[in-house]
Amino acid sequence: MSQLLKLLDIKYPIIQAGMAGGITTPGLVAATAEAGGLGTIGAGYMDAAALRNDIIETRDLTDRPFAVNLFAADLNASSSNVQEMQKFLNKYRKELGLQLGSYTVKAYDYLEEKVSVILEEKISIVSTAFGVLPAKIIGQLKSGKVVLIGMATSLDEALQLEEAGYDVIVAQGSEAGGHRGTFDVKKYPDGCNIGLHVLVEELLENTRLPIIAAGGIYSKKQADALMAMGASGVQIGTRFLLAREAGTNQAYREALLRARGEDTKLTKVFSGRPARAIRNRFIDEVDASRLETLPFPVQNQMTKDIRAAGKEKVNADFLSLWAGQGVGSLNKEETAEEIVRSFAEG
Ligand SMILES: Cc1cc2nc3c(=O)[nH]c(=O)nc-3n(C[C@H](O)[C@H](O)[C@H](O)COP(=O)(O)O)c2cc1C
Repeated sequence: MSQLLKLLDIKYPIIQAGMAGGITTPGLVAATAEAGGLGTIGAGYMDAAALRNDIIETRDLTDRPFAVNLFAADLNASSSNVQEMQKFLNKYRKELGLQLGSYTVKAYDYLEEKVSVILEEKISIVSTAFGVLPAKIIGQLKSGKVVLIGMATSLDEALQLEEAGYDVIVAQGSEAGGHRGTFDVKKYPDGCNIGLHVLVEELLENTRLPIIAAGGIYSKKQADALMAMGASGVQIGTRFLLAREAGTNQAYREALLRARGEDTKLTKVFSGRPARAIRNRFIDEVDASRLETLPFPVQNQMTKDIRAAGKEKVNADFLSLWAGQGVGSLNKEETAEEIVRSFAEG
């Protein structure tokens, strides 16, 4: 554990997960860092200018180090077979008063530009999801003395990260909220779904790097148990969604407070990649239609206007309510400092 604290220059081994999509505001990242944890900017969907802006705003609020989270995946997938899904989604567009079929192909992949920003702004920690960064980029980040944290959902993925030169591994258990970090979703269409304790034990036995446990962790009791097993730290996503500083919208907050642990399920209906979310009308109806979802990020782009309308109309029926299995134990909004302190001090 102390090796991890030294490597990341933090007081407590509590990592606020990088959560793409407007959740990780500069206020959240800075408050987590100020409280002694590691705040993370979820930059997966950002372009370079947006990332630079968030880094500058976060630095205005804290002198402590913080991380930037990137997607190490091919984000340029396209699909020619969109008509059937488009027709199905149009019935929601009609209901929500949206323009029909407004889907356009857009690449999110600004990886090289974002890495330039990270190096220029002297960010000291980068975490990644969905794969291993290209060797050239790993070389650039290493030359800039950046600590690399990679997320794994299996031993094979952890070994790939270790071999590529990553410094720390996040073991993402099947309990985790949001997308499965699984690298090869063609081979594992529902993602690798190994329970957190089994995965942590397997990685501790077979890799040399510090392991951070992630997935369904809500209390100090759980964090302490994982650290007693040998984990060096914990990464928390869902509990930070109810942090007052987070960008979580109102309908999402209400759904998190209402949900029980058994209400989450793995779904591809929002983005085309398996992710754990609170069940809602959209998930149930797309599932019932038996339509094949399109590959990430095509499905993600196709549902974007519908999710945005859900947010605007404060209607959780149409939102991707990413959440981990322990969501049922959340019953209040807190500050990021209170969250970090509850893990550090009980
Ligand atoms: C809303 C949400 C968005 C997420 N986005 C990302 C992301 O952009 N990058 C990433 O590495 N992990 C992301 N995750 C997964 C987290 O890294 C972590 O594995 C997960 O939150 C841990 O489980 P918990 O939510 O039960 O605490 C996200 C999780 C949530 C809940």
